[in-house]
Amino acid sequence: MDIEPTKIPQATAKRLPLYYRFINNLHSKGKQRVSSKELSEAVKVDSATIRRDFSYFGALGKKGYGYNVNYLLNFFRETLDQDETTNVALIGVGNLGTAFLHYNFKKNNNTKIVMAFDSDESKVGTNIAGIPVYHIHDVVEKAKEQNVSVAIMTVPSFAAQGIADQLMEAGIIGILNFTPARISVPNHVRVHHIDLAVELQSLVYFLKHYPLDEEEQEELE
Ligand SMILES: NC(=O)c1ccc[n+]([C@@H]2O[C@H](COP(=O)([O-])OP(=O)(O)OC[C@H]3O[C@@H](n4cnc5c(N)ncnc54)[C@H](O)[C@@H]3O)[C@@H](O)[C@H]2O)c1
Repeated sequence: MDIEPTKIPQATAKRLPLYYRFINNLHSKGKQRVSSKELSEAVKVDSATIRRDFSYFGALGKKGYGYNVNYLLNFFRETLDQDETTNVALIGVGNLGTAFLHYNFKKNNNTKIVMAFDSDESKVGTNIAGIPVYHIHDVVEKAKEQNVSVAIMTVPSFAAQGIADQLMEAGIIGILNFTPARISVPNHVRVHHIDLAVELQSLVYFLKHYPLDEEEQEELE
């Protein structure tokens, strides 16, 4: 494919896994083509945005035909490097962390939680949904051993920075941070912060100040 992934705007790139998951499902059902309306309904992104995003992928939908599923799938696989599994470690096997261990990410793409860590001795040495729980003291050694490059942080916020420092030592380059703490990391490390309270507040704000007009609603429905 002749399109460099780096040429895709970040906002579009963020939607790639969403598209990929849906297109992959269509492909496994034997579907050959998909319309932007169908996509829009499934991934909850308006169809104008989808058309613009897909033009970056070199996929031009044809009227009355839609998009070619095979083309898109190949593009997404290549761009997302889906043939290569990314090993992920989960830090903090509490309420949220345990739920993630039970959720099988592998169903959707090639990221896999291969190990978990906690400081609570009663959790260390257990196995949750087939994933071993180690002591946080061993994070550097274990993560290096299995080539883990990404970590999900579901620890109390007071522990976040200390753990981030250990993760750097372990060679982690991506952190999905569910704690409310802002963490400092070197420039080469990417942190994505997921704050459910902020997301919820933002939804309520948008509902209040930017009610969807009927046309938009129709596109989203
Ligand atoms: N539960 C939710 O719905 C929710 C939602 C959004 C964000 N969060 C955030 O996610 C984080 C986890 O929430 P939770 O409800 O799962 O908390 P929790 O108290 O149930 O779990 C935290 C886990 O981290 C472990 N831990 C503590 N210090 C550690 C350390 N230094 N090293 C390794 N493990 C350590 C604890 O033993 C525990 O198992 C919090 O920062 C919380 O604010 C939680």
